[in-house]
Amino acid sequence: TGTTRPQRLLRAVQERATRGDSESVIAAIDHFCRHQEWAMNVGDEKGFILDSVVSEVSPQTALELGTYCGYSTVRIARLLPPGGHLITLEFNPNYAAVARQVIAWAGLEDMVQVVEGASGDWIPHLREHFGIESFDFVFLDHWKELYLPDIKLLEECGLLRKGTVLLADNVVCPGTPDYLEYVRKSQSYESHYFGSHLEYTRAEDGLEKSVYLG
Ligand SMILES: O=C(NCCNC(=O)c1cc(-c2ccc(F)cc2)cc(O)c1O)c1cc(O)ncn1
Ligand SMILES: [Mg+2]
Repeated sequence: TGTTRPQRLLRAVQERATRGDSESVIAAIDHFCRHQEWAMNVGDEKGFILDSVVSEVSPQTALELGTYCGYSTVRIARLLPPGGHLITLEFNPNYAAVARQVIAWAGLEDMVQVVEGASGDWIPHLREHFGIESFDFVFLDHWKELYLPDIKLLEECGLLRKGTVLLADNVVCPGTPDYLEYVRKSQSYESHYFGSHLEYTRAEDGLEKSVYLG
């Protein structure tokens, strides 16, 4: 019994961050992961790259695959333009429960919808369920072997449009070789690799930004 790591991360947020202050929530999680317990958030170094891509796209509609504790959810949502909305899919109900509370502590619950379930089950229903025409931005951070099948599903469901920006975490560590090969070889994508490091470590990792060309 006892607490789980996501629950201890949430407690660190509630003890260290100021309600409604998303920057303090991000800082509290980074502090917890650097000084207490490592956790698989995108982290501050790759998070800075995520911020720059989100700011550049300024998405009205954004999708995140893999919420975990909501760290990247908060990083994305705090940068959305007025009217912007983020849907985040999480398979693990315990992660989703913690993420909802982290997102609420940051005061961003009005811009974010946490959806529980398997990404492959939900993607075909996003249009009818949420009235989404297509996504301006997609952040991939869930199970690494699902990146490729899920973007193929997004294509098939017509949820990508000319110019949709995909940003994928962990393309080096743990690695997503089949996804990387696909987006780098496909005529339908223009891809660029941003080298960085695995969150809170010196191990190599990076983000792949891929623009869908239709
Ligand atoms: O594991 C589930 N999701 C996280 C996906 N994300 C990752 O696996 C991930 C892993 C790592 C990582 C890197 C090095 C290492 F030594 C250990 C882990 C880093 C990251 O930045 C990630 O994003 C999961 C479980 C479950 O029960 N249900 C639904 N999802
Ligand atoms: Mg990750």
